Amino acid sequence: MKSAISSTTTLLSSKNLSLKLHLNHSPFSRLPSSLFRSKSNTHFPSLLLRNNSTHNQKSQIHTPIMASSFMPEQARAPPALPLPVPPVAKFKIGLCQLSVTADKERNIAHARKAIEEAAAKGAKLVMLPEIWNSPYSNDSFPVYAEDIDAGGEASPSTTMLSEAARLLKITIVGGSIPERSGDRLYNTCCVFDSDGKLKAKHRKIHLFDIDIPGKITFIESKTLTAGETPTIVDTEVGRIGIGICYDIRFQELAIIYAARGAHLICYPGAFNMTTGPLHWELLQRARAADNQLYVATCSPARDVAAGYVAWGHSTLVGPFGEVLATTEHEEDIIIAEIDYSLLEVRRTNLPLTKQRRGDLYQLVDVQRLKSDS
Ligand SMILES: NC(=O)CC(=O)C(=O)O
Repeated sequence: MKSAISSTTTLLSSKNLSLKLHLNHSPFSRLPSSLFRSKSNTHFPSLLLRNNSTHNQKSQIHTPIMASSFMPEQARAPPALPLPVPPVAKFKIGLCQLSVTADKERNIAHARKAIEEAAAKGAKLVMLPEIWNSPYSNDSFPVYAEDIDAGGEASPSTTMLSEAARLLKITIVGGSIPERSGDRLYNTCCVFDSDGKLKAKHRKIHLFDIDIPGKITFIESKTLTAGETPTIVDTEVGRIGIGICYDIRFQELAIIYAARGAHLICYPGAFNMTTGPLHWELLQRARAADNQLYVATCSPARDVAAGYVAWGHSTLVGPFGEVLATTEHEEDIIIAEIDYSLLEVRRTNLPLTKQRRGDLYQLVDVQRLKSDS
């Protein structure tokens, strides 16, 4: 609003340290000043400016740091790990938005072709959609489920992924397939290294049980069991956190991945025609912007004749929350560049990690806390 008049007052300055306060003469300035007081009862005690000998006095651009009473490192318990140096600075990711049919053999052959095409276009990391070898339905999950741990003929879908990764020398985030383990079924994503080895297996942690009357009702827990652990994996293209579809709605999972040093979070997902238009892009951009990392999603292509109609719109989002590449709802292969140097740039531009209020809130990574103790 134009009525707010802004002025800058130098409260303290010396050669190496200065403190500037922007005063807003707006209706808010009439709020009781006690609201802005810290425990020590002095005004704005935390707006210390970094002692910066290269500071350009004219530019009036300062890098604020928080006083230790804000305890930013304690906002994550255990404290966040530093971002690891990624094994590659830049690479291409391929997102294969596949059509899925009731013919499992066709789905596997079709996925293989798409992976080969993405690799031929230079992708070093290829990702598939959620439930790409089977229709997305509770009736289909038990029929199409594979015993991933047994491998070989018991799991033709993951056998293909392993072979493709090895022959093409790429990393594959293998979307998800229904997995059978004993008498349980899971919605499971496998990650393969360029030597074809299974690096990680993520079982969807948050099951998609929703009921929006007249629009969509889906109860995954009728057939599936929820996974028990977050999954983060070091690959040849960086540290990747994995979530499957509904997992993207739980920001705590993304925060945990960021605190464990993820460069990228991959979410194979199949949003639908009710939630997709409103939430799909919003959630991806929120996870990326809040955590200052890359987010990639991969959906099945839309089939309006299917029992569950997928939204499509596979997307890559950068660490500023910007959509870098996306598509519509038809079959497509997105090839887009990931540049990890932007992680540092964005985290320097917006130093959120140093500005958290560990004195006011804390997110506990229960698994890490247990393993540390
Ligand atoms: N299919 C899902 O798991 C999630 C989804 O469609 C939604 O959250 O909406």
